[in-house]
Amino acid sequence: MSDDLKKGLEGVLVTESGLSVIDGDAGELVYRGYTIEDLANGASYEEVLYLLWYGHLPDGDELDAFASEMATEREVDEAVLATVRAMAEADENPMAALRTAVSMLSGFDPAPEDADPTDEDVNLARGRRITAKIPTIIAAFTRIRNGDDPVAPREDLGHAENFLYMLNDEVPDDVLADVFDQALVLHADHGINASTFSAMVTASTLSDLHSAVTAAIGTLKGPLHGGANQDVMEMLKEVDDAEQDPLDWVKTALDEGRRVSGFGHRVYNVKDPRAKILGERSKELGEAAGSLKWYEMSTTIEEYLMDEKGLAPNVDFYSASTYYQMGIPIDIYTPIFAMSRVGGWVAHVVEYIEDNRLIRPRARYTGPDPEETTFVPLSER
Ligand SMILES: CC(=O)SCCNC(=O)CCNC(=O)[C@H](O)C(C)(C)COP(=O)(O)OP(=O)(O)OC[C@H]1O[C@@H](n2cnc3c(N)ncnc32)[C@H](O)[C@@H]1OP(=O)(O)O
Ligand SMILES: O=C([O-])CC(=O)C(=O)O
Repeated sequence: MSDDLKKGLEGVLVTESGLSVIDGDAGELVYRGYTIEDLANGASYEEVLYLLWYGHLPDGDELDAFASEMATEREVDEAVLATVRAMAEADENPMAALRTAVSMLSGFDPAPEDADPTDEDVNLARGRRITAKIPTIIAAFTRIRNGDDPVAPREDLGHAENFLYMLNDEVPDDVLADVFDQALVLHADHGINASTFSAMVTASTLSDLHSAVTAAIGTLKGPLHGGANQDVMEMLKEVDDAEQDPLDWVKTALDEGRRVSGFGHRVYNVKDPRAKILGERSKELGEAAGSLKWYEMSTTIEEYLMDEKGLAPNVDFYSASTYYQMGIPIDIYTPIFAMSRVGGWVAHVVEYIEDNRLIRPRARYTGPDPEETTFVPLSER
């Protein structure tokens, strides 16, 4: 047994996976052999889900069958909707609300509660239902919070398009639907990131898929992981509201020992390829709206942090200004990340569980020596 300590499990191989691979020095990301650029430009989120879950890109018939099956599963049970309503009215944090609602979905899932947790068909069907319902939960929560009624899902719209429709009660134009679909493709999987690992740890105890996804949502919520996209936009807004030079904000943050959200990465040593693509979308949306304010503020910060600190942007940096310019409320950026990443969570659970081994690392003990520690009964303490 090695006594090497790898804090944060940095660089530790915990499994084999055929799902995605990252070249952190070259800034490359591949899902099942396909580059992220090819998938982002050529495949829909539904195609990418199919690729991750079934191992190959679907042909037309396979895609139609898969996408329409998923579209019929978008409605959520009235009881779940009532809980979403209660949480919206209590002004719950959107990620906490999503975590609670997804956990509750298990009570209404048609697969038997005692289904074999290693059964691939059961897990993929459950995963498909969870993935189909998450957008309905997020959109309903957001609308109820604003005093609006939820909008029922439509089966004739794609996954990305239907979400924007449910959010705004308006079918999005092709540009918005395409940008959003591309963002979902870009966020779908990313190796053994923290939330995926969390899902795997839960599944490795032979718990159920709803528990694994619920755990993963809780993990994605943190500001060092998915929560960073919201923080990025809050930073940009704070700078803009104060009519501040963005570099002053960044310098102060660094001087005070704070991290700049959207920068740095455990695996990438260069710019995240997803940030490159989302940066282009952010720029295009700015051009279409006649103002490059958010894009230029972002590139100014990017250049400074690269020159001064060698820090490059990650996916969360440019998704922020992209979503903002699409009119999406800032505090649902992380739920939107979950709405996409659920595909990766399900894929990794299904892959890992096929040859399951309980995940259970250990710690180097630094507590008191039992030789020097004498138990004293409560009455004598
Ligand atoms: C989808 C995603 O999850 S992408 C990541 C989203 N998270 C963020 O954007 C939050 C900001 N970034 C960070 O906190 C980190 O870069 C992480 C958590 C993503 C990666 O962390 P780690 O791999 O543990 O890197 P680590 O913390 O060792 O950082 C290495 C050095 O870079 C510095 N650094 C890393 N990121 C940043 C940052 N965003 N701002 C300022 N300094 C940073 C660290 O202070 C550290 O410097 P030091 O060696 O002088 O102490
Ligand atoms: O891989 C990571 O550690 C974080 C990340 O970029 C992601 O999950 O998309």
